[in-house]
Amino acid sequence: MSLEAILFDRSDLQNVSVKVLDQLLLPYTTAYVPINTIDDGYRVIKLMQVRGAPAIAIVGSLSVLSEAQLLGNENFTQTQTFYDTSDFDRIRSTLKQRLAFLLDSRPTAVNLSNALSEIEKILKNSDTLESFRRQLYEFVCQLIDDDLSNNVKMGNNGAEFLLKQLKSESFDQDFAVLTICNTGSLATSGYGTALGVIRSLWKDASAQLSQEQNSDKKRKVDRGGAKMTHVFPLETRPYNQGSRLTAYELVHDNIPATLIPDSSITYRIATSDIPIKAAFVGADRIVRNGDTANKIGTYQLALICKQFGIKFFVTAPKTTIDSVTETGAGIVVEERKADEFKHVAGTVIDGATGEPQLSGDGKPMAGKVGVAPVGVSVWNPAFDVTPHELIDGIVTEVGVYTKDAEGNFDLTDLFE
Ligand SMILES: CSC[C@H]1O[C@H](OP(=O)(O)O)[C@H](O)[C@@H]1O
Repeated sequence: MSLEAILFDRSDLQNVSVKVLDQLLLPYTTAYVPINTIDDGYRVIKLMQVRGAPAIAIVGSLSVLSEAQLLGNENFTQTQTFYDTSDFDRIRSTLKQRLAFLLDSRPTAVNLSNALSEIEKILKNSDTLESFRRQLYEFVCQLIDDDLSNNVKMGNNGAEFLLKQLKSESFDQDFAVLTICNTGSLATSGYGTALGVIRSLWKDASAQLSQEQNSDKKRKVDRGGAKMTHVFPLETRPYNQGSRLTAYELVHDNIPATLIPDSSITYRIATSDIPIKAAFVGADRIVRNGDTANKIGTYQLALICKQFGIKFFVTAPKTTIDSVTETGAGIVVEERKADEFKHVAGTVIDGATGEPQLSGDGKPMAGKVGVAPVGVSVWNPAFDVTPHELIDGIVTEVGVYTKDAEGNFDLTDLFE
């Protein structure tokens, strides 16, 4: 099992290497895909072999670095026809076009757009290919390192905020949380956003559990506070990020979880033996008023949480903030191909053993099954937009933002 979505060998600035985990093959097959050009970056992002707003930005940026490295390679420059390598101005002009091409791979997640805007500034301020490559290398290393450190800060901020709120309500029992899609290590440079909060909550619960177990049985155990002891991840049709990716991460981390169908949320909350006290979701784009684009199904999860009085938190780093767009009405929501909905992609399972069927090379066999008539039309938006009115808090690496008495978020200090 590998939770490393991106393998970036940065040991030699002049010879970096990039590979991404092919998430279409998870959870049964671990296979990495090399990234040598912007075309490679575009392809793996478009096909969703790599996905998740922060990971998309990182892989997109790494694909630019890899292509710039190729431009410094005589064998490549002599055989390719795309670039006029006679001078850096001509390279710069073509690279600008290539950045615009890459941006189009997944238009809703703002992280890629924010990262490519920074790369365009570096390109503009570089006089030579070598200086561009060095500055780009430093930018991408910082992007990756900041993402990881910010995810841990965000996770701890979200966990601390919820536990403090529950304590203020004198709630000190075990509880469960809901989450949708995949917002963990497979969507970022590690630890995750919403799943990072879940990791931090579980770390707190584990510490309390071991304290209770190791305490002197005779002494009255000072019962700790509330503990998150269960997670309900939604399967997240039609791409199944929840069942294929989030469940995979939770099993990997030994965090107690029960995977549930998207359509069962209301009934799960209504019948759960363990109180469900919060939902933590990720984001692909948070606009100025707090309206948030996230995986399709998030909006209805927020509505259901409101109905049951369950706290609903969006969790995202500053790199997911769109400081230009005023409201959710301005967000372009990507629609995916109909076949991604009418076919279910996965690993072929032997009905008798429940194990993956192996192909000739001994690897689990990938396959697709059709679940809708060829002739039916479908609507397959990749995201929806949750109004800020349904969001109780926005968890970031800076802190947790809540609404004022008028019900408005003030996210000004998140606008770069
Ligand atoms: C921290 S990932 C943010 C966001 O990205 C996912 O979308 P996709 O799997 O289509 O790239 C999902 O909306 C996550 O919440």
